[in-house]
Amino acid sequence: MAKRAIPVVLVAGFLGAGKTTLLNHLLRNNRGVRIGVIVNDFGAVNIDSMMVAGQVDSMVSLSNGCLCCAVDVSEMDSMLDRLAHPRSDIDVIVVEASGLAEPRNMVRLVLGSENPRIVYGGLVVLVDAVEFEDTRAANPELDLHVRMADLLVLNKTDRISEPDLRSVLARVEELGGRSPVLPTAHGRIDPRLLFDEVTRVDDGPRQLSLDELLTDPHDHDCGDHDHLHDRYEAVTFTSAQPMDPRALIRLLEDPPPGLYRVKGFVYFGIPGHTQRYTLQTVGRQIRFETGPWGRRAARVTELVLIGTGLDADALARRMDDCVRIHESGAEAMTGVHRYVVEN
Ligand SMILES: Nc1nc2c(ncn2[C@@H]2O[C@H](COP(=O)(O)OP(=O)(O)OP(=O)(O)O)[C@@H](O)[C@H]2O)c(=O)[nH]1
Repeated sequence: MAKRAIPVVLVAGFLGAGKTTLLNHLLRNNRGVRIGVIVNDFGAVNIDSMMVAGQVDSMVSLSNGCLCCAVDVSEMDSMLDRLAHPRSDIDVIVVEASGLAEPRNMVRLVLGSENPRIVYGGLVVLVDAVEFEDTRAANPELDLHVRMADLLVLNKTDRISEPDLRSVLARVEELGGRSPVLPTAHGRIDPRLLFDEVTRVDDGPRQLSLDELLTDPHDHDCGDHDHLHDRYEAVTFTSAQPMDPRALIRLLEDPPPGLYRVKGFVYFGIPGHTQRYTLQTVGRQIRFETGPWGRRAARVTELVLIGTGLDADALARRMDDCVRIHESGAEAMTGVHRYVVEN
């Protein structure tokens, strides 16, 4: 079976916004997901408590499957290739940009990569809630970075008063357009927003893994196990009726505010195009792959739509409007085929 492409998530943000803090949070709360990491500076990444199995050049291989490399952006391409080599057991790659990096170049590099084993996983831009107004006054390019983001993380909310938080949140939402904005402290976002959990074959009873032991206690000490879930919503859509390709593409190209990811299968049922269309979107990036339906799989559309601040009812109505009412010919598939990636 062909291996799934590895999403590459880019984490950017001005100096000190909390990128390394967020990365360490993801590593500690990886839920079994093997994260390959590309950073500019080894020092700050919390790998000391993980077992270092070996070191080759600037790459460290960890027993739990994480790999960390110290690179500058110009080396990123070859580092991605190394992390995504055919025998790699990495599930997701997270790149921490330096505080002064230009995210546009990194996005281009990932989107333009010829490596079929990687796929763009989104640009996350961290914003320091306390410093944002001063920093953007001195560094106007910051506004551009915020505009480019697929997901904005408004960090350090523990250090700001409620009225100031409201005002900086409004500013970031205004600059970010429709991109979801996630207020947080210490970069503690739910990793499931960025990447999927993986199911691995379990080989019987075992001791707690190092990953589980390292899981950030802060995520469990408030007595409310669902508190992380509150910050994002997932809307599930299922339809046994075929979908209207044009209507679906319109929704994906003009998504409702706050929508960050869409994933699942689509059935268009148009003669010549009845195969299974696997859909993955991150921010504005849309990607379809075609493939056969399993032998017993029902021809149905099943999508999960994930974001923050979503109006779930309005989104469900928009999805209902994408169900095909009229017969369509193959020409209706043109919009979809612009986003089909050969696999
Ligand atoms: N109070 C508070 N401190 C934070 C938060 N997030 C990060 N910090 C602290 O802010 C400082 C900078 O955080 P880093 O994660 O190193 O920031 P960075 O973006 O990686 O910084 P550079 O690599 O210099 O660009 C550290 O001392 C963190 O402990 C937060 O939400 N609240």
